[in-house]
Amino acid sequence: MAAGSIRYLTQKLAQEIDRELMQPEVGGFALEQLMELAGFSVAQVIAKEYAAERYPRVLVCCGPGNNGGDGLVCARHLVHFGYQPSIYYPKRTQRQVFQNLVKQCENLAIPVLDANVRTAEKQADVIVDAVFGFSFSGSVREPFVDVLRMFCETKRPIVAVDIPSGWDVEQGCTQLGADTFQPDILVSLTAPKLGARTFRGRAHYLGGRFIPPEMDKRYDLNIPKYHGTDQCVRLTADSVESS
Ligand SMILES: NC(=O)C1=CN([C@@H]2O[C@H](COP(=O)(O)OP(=O)(O)OC[C@H]3O[C@@H](n4cnc5c(N)ncnc54)[C@H](O)[C@@H]3O)[C@@H](O)[C@H]2O)[C@H](O)CC1
Ligand SMILES: [K+]
Repeated sequence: MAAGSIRYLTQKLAQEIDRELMQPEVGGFALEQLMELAGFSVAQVIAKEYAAERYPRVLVCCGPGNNGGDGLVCARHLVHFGYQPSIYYPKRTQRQVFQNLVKQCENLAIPVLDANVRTAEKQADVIVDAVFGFSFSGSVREPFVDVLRMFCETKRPIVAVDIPSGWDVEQGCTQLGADTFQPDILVSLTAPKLGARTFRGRAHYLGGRFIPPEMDKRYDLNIPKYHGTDQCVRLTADSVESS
């Protein structure tokens, strides 16, 4: 790793840092707080990259874990930023935290769909991939096969949350051609995962502005400076390790 460049995380290390952040004696965060900041940062990236006047309709595809929770938070903030999001959430998590996030979205009249992702895609200007994050492994199981196929076929720009869904978290985009996709934008959270080295889209951002300096130092993360009140920072050639 070059001096000053951000660290790319293995799957295990990403999960370890996540756990530590929520340990009362280390990070002291609640999951809701981390998801709020993660989802808020993704919404902020969308606002920077796709003007609401030109790209008002955002389809947020949510998976069954915390990556999906980031998507639900993102959709809520997008309403306040002047967008018209809709949510595709085919496998709802029964935990109260997630039920609360859905309720908050319904209170803002955001449609929460669990069928017809193809129809929803046709009515969208931008798509958010919040299906799988750093805990994904193996080959994709139902009901997510069709949504991932849609990601491969759509002409709409995709914003991937943390890691493009279906990519190996460490190997990244290992296939060529029609069975995989490259998002237009990637928003890595905390720090990029090793698989993000194969990202070839337009812009790579970092979000999730919650790492205390002590953890940054102890894990040698080299998190770049966030500017002002921004919740996201664009990773440039200077801050990204060359692959
Ligand atoms: N510290 C941080 O950076 C934070 C990141 N956040 C986000 O949380 C996700 C990781 O969340 P986690 O719940 O651990 O896992 P996933 O969302 O990746 O998904 C787990 C979910 O998916 C199912 N699953 C796994 N593999 C498959 C498969 N092959 N087919 C179908 N289903 C699969 C699994 O059973 C689970 O249900 C991270 O990436 C960030 O986006 C937090 O929001 C805040 C802290
Ligand atoms: K994702």
